[in-house]
Amino acid sequence: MMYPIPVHDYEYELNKDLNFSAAHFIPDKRAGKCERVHGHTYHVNITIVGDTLDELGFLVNFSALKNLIMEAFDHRLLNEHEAFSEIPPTSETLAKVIYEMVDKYIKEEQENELQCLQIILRETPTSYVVYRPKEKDE
Ligand SMILES: Nc1nc2c(c(=O)[nH]1)N=C([C@H](O)[C@H](O)COP(=O)(O)OP(=O)(O)OP(=O)(O)O)CN2
Ligand SMILES: [Zn+2]
Repeated sequence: MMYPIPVHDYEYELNKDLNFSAAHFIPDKRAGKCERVHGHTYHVNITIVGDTLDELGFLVNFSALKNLIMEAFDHRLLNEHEAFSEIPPTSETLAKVIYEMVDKYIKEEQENELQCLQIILRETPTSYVVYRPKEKDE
């Protein structure tokens, strides 16, 4: 599945697609039917870039990224996850939470300089969100 990718000049660009099944609800009458607990098969695309590979020849192991997200969200009620104790689990907030998890992982577990450029989060066949972090001032 091809997605819009931001322009960059890194030597390597890694994309990991994964999907997980989870339930959620948006605790607000204005959300209509989505105020009721319901489920989705969420499709995620993670884009990571870098100029140097690790000692295995990876930017980062695809399966490490998959395990990180599956462990946190697969077959769970998203509203119970600590990341959503103050905010509702919408496509937008979930995309940002996944970015923050990936960003933390690549900074703490990988020694090669990596950057997560974007997360795409598809909640239904007709709706998806792209989350791109703002450039951090060095
Ligand atoms: N901006 C957002 N709007 C909505 C979100 C969201 O996360 N961000 N979420 C929902 C519900 O979770 C709903 O289950 C998914 O919405 P939607 O794509 O509208 O669902 P449908 O499949 O019914 O949409 P169709 O237009 O019929 O394909 C609602 N809004
Ligand atoms: Zn929903």
